[in-house]
Amino acid sequence: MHDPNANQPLKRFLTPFSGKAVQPPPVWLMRQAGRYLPEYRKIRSEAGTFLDLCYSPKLAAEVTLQPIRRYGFDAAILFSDILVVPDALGQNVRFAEGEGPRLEPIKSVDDLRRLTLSNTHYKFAKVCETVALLARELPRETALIGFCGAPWTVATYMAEGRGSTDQAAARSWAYRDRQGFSQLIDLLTEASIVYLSNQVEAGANALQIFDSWAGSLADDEFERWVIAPTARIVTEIRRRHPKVPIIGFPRGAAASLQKYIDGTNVDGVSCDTACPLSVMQAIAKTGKVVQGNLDPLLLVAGGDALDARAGAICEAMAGLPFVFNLGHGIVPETPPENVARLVQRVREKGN
Ligand SMILES: Cc1c2[nH]c(c1CCC(=O)O)Cc1[nH]c(c(CCC(=O)O)c1C)Cc1[nH]c(c(CCC(=O)O)c1C)Cc1[nH]c(c(C)c1CCC(=O)O)C2
Repeated sequence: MHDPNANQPLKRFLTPFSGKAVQPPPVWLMRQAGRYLPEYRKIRSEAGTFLDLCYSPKLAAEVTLQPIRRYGFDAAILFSDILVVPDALGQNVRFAEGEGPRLEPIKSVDDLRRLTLSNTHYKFAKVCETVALLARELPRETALIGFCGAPWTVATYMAEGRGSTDQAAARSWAYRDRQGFSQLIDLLTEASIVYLSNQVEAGANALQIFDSWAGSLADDEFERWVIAPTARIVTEIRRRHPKVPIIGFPRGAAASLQKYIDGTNVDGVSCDTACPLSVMQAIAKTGKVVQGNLDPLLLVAGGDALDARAGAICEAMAGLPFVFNLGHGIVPETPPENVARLVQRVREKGN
């Protein structure tokens, strides 16, 4: 007999990607696994270094599942990091306790010789073991999101050797030596295609490309280093895996968002906190999925202000293809009970 629901995806997170709104909207939060959770801190303290945790499939799967058990999010995001790619390529990467990432900087084409795509196999395979474990262990209704950093954002950490406020090392290299910097971007683009394809083959249902520093570029540079490599990744992944939705997160680039969507052909975008709701509505009305933009610091503050803004976002996006999320990652100071309150609010208000 004909089943009218036969084509309905079982995972609510995936429904907006077929152009349909879901009420209440699916919800997950960037950095939903992390230091704000005591059960994460426990495993983190037993795992060795942060990268050891990323390459330990059982532990990485466990910390991915922790926020799903607590809050029943509609999607889980693979526990890993965008800096796994430079690490796997052969750059020296470490996470200094309380200070963030430290890398041996790559400053010129000469330094690029230290990196090769053939190095990546073993470490990418470890991450994909985590994906495969999760595909087995997650509830059937929970989607699994794989991810990578966009080439531009990853290159900023590789060139600077650490996080920075202005991405000066990468921006300067790109002006000084376009050819050489292109080689770095091309290498990252190729590595990201392999890495994301492997994640889909291991069981990821959707992908997100994090371009956290997209907002620091002049518009011609934005086209060259953000749009062009992302477009190539999207084209290649879609050729291999046409059904897997790809979300882009060009943080800080609200003014160029439509250009980003047109140029990359992503299925959806994640919007940061500064992106106006009117811009999010306009994009969602074109049928692209929009995700975001609640301020992570409002999730720290909690209370009525949190309820009011979460409600306003849900109202503005009602009837449109929308996924509830933050404008950036959860910060470690976040009280876990505020996350529970938010999820409850979205599920009531969005109904
Ligand atoms: C720029 C960036 C990085 N990593 C990531 C980005 C893009 C998103 C963004 O803009 O935040 C992405 C990321 N990092 C992590 C995830 C896992 C999945 C999830 O979101 O739950 C994801 C998707 C875990 C992590 N990645 C990191 C932690 C904390 C480290 C720890 O537990 O010791 C976690 C849980 C470390 C990390 N990793 C990175 C930095 C700058 C830091 C240090 C800052 C910090 O400590 O919060 C690079």
